[in-house]
Amino acid sequence: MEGAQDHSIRCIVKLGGAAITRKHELECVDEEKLSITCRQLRQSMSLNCSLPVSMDWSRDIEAPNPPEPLDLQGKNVDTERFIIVHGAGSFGHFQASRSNVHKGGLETALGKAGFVATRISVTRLNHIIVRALASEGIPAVGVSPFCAGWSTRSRALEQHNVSMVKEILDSKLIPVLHGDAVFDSTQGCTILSGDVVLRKLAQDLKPLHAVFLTDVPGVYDRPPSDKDAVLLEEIEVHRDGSWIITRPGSLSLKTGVETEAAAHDTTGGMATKISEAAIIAMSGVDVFIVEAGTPHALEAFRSSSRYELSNAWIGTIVRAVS
Ligand SMILES: Nc1ncnc2c1ncn2[C@@H]1O[C@H](COP(=O)(O)OP(=O)(O)OP(=O)(O)O)[C@@H](O)[C@H]1O
Ligand SMILES: C=C(C)CCOP(=O)(O)O
Repeated sequence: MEGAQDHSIRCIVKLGGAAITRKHELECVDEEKLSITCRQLRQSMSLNCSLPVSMDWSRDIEAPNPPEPLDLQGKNVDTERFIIVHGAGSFGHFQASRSNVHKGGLETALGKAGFVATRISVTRLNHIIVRALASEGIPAVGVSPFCAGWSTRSRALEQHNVSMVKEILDSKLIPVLHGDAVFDSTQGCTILSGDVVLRKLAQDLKPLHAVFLTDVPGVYDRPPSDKDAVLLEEIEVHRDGSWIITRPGSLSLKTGVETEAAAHDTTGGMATKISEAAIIAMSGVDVFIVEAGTPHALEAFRSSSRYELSNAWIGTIVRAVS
């Protein structure tokens, strides 16, 4: 039943496009960040301590002979229930912004081509991420929101398919969704951010916590390129959706932050992340925004509530008023 309290889901993680790709270089994966992140996810969700069993039996350009399926007798490949969502980074945003897919235009040749090119690019990244997770022994399966029937109305989420994600989890597999180009009932098409997909899943499935991985240590009071930017340690969200900074004390009670996004970012960058994180927190789920590939990311995966984080943890906590 959708909307039910289901604490058997440990965590929903967003692999930010800025974290796992080089966002300013067309279709370029940050291999090192992706590999560390997949290893940290395996360490956090694995229910057994033995070495990982690769589930990627595909042929590779570097290793042309596909690996032999291993003898899996007696091996445990079960994991805790995690959901993974990823952003597009340098896969998808370039194509979408060149043709304004986020603003519609599916009836024009450029709009149609942009929609197709965006989906080719972002589903390519999904394939790369699913393979990287599978080679760590995580039973990952790709789920494209467009194909699963997710759509918007005036760019706000209208249709979703949370039940399909539940079914995948019930089969002890790990769903890997992503931001996508989708149909929009008023403007034809748009870009649905992975941040919004994560928010909807968190609202309906109520994981113990949610983690946004990105390429900076957390949310700052202004773009981190400004040398005076201060990292926000904790944001408190009120019942009406308004929020205030509670830590550090020097910024306490301040209610806004300055953000900026790359010119080709079609989904609003850090500003979207903060507002979606606030909605998740309002539904009672703690949100941690943290830098990918760091020990703080691993700690965030493993800590089901903010009380489990150590004093040395670096990142931003977004939580409901207590
Ligand atoms: N106030 C701010 N605090 C933190 N980061 C900020 C702020 N303003 C701008 N940024 C920028 O936001 C970027 C991260 O947001 P972005 O939406 O690109 O992340 P992502 O979710 O990892 O990527 P994607 O949307 O492709 O999935 C950082 O690179 C940072 O420079
Ligand atoms: C550009 C596309 C296809 C998806 C954007 O998702 P996001 O990077 O999570 O905002």
